Amino acid sequence: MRESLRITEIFHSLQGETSRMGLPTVFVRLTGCPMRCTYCDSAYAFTGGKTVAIDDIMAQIASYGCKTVCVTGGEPLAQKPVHILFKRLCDEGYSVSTETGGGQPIDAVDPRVSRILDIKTPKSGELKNMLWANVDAVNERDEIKFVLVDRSDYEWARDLVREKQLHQKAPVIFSPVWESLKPVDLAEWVIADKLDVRVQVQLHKILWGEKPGV
Ligand SMILES: C[S@@+](CC[C@H](N)C(=O)[O-])C[C@H]1O[C@@H](n2cnc3c(N)ncnc32)[C@H](O)[C@@H]1O
Ligand SMILES: Nc1nc2[nH]cc(C(=O)O)c2c(=O)[nH]1
Ligand code: SF4
Ligand SMILES: [Mg+2]
Repeated sequence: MRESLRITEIFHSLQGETSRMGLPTVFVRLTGCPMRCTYCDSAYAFTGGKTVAIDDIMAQIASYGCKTVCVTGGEPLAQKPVHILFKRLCDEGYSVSTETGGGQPIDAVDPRVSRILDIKTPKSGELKNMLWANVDAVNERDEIKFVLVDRSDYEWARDLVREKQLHQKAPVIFSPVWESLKPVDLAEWVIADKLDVRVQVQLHKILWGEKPGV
């Protein structure tokens, strides 16, 4: 049987998040997610989508002539054949990252892939489904990301970074929930608290607004 994945969209844009921000990137958005974060900007990927053979996904990615790929969702690690896609992409010389919500084990991911691990906050509504073993599995190639709704989420994340010295394990990102937490407030809190984290605002939404396909 030909291996396939349920896919919501494949598109070519600029990476809008993480240390790869600004790099032309092909995005593969997998359908379905077991979580329901209060702020999710990709809820259109919860259902629907199309079943696409991994050979056809590879061909579509290749058509863009871009060697940087981000596998996201939905929750990419909720579909087992994603590991075949990771291997094929890495074997063919793509530079691959994946965005995960932290509720699925990350240790099965091909070690050549940069894993962007969200730690879900209290205000996300999904802290209960966080798999804490994932935090021990990260390395310097990965990034740990907190998406913050408000000041209380910020203080919770700040205290966790300090307590577990997360910035020693991997680069840490603090990102405001779009149109919820003001980026300038987050910036000033991080400076005042002398935190060793990167503040990032979603570049693609500044460029194109909030919509699918960018
Ligand atoms: C849509 S999720 C898909 C991958 C995976 N389910 C996850 O949560 O990491 C990709 C990234 O977008 C972030 N995100 C989702 N909605 C957002 C919003 N409204 N503002 C800022 N970041 C958001 C998530 O926290 C995650 O870091
Ligand atoms: N341009 C752009 N960059 C992104 N980085 C992570 C994204 C995601 O939805 O996971 C994303 C996205 O949806 N668009
Ligand atoms: S885990 Fe990711 S895709 Fe799922 S609801 Fe949360 S932000 Fe959205
Ligand atoms: Mg997005």
